[in-house]
Amino acid sequence: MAVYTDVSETDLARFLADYDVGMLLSYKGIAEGVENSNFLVRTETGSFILTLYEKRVDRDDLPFFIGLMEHLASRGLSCPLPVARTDGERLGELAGRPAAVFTFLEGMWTRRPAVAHCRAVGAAMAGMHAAAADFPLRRPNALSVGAWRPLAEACGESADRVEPGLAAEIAGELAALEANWPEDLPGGVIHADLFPDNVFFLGGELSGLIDFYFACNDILAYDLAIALCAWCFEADGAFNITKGRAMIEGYRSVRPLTPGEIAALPMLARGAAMRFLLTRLYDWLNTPEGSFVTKKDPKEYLKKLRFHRGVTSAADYGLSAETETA
Ligand SMILES: Nc1ncnc2c1ncn2[C@@H]1O[C@H](COP(=O)(O)OP(=O)(O)O)[C@@H](O)[C@H]1O
Ligand SMILES: N[C@@H](CCOP(=O)(O)O)C(=O)O
Repeated sequence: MAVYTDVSETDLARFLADYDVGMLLSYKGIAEGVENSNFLVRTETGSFILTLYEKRVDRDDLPFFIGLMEHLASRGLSCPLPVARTDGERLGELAGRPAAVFTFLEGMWTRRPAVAHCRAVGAAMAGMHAAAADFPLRRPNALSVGAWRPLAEACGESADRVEPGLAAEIAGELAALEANWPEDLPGGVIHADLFPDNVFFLGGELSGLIDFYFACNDILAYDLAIALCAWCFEADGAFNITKGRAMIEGYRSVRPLTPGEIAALPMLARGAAMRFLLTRLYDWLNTPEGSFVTKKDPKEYLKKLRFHRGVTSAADYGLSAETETA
């Protein structure tokens, strides 16, 4: 679930009076999501998403996230568009939280990604990278390689409660990642959480991207590595090379990968698996039992990490030899 903060009808109607959206007709909390409280709001003029930003989102980052969505939408990328208040502001305050209203994006996320979905996501991601190229704000990635050791230390030996030997395995992996993390690869604004639940499809076509609340400046190919992790493994833990190939081809149909990016893909994918292993592990160990949030399984990413550790070249993700050198 993700409704951490209750909103009364009176407060919401008063909040919406600052927007040119007509009278409030109905609203309900949205169960999905992890970070913020989201509500589906219907007014006389249509449907909107109301987001209340919760504790884990730094208020200072909100202009970056909201500005980015506005920038991407202005470049033709399909994503929620922040609705301006009548005074021109995009951010307000509701129930003691920073709050914003977004256009409603039609479509649904796919629970069973197929090859065609992976290709479409690759292309949409590269389109996002291109569209964000002239976005003027910057936000360093707070969850990049430098953040992993403190997260691992915060989990400590308790990691072994999830799997015996995990703390030592993480320590070894961290040392390898810190020593080999690529530098000087093309950078830009990345989504950084382009999982299936953040991509909508409608009638088989990709209808838009949501949830830009991890977006940041980092290595562009790291975004692709994250998506390879999130989309291209099967339920039994096996990597589906056909999906990997489709995603990479989709990406390259919009933005070519440099030889350096291709060579670095296995290390970037190890890092991506480590990043989600650590955040899931931290949440697993620190979210109180009985809390409303559904904890995500860290072991899923441990298995993915082990797979990537065994990868020697991007050919294992589906890049054929001739395209690798092209
Ligand atoms: N603009 C939008 N249009 C339609 N549905 C949306 C929109 N934004 C969010 N949602 C719905 O709210 C859910 C949670 O949104 P998300 O941004 O992923 O939350 P969180 O930041 O808490 O993870 C999504 O899975 C989707 O169902
Ligand atoms: N995608 C992350 C968790 C972040 O959840 P979201 O609802 O904000 O996309 C994971 O799977 O660990």
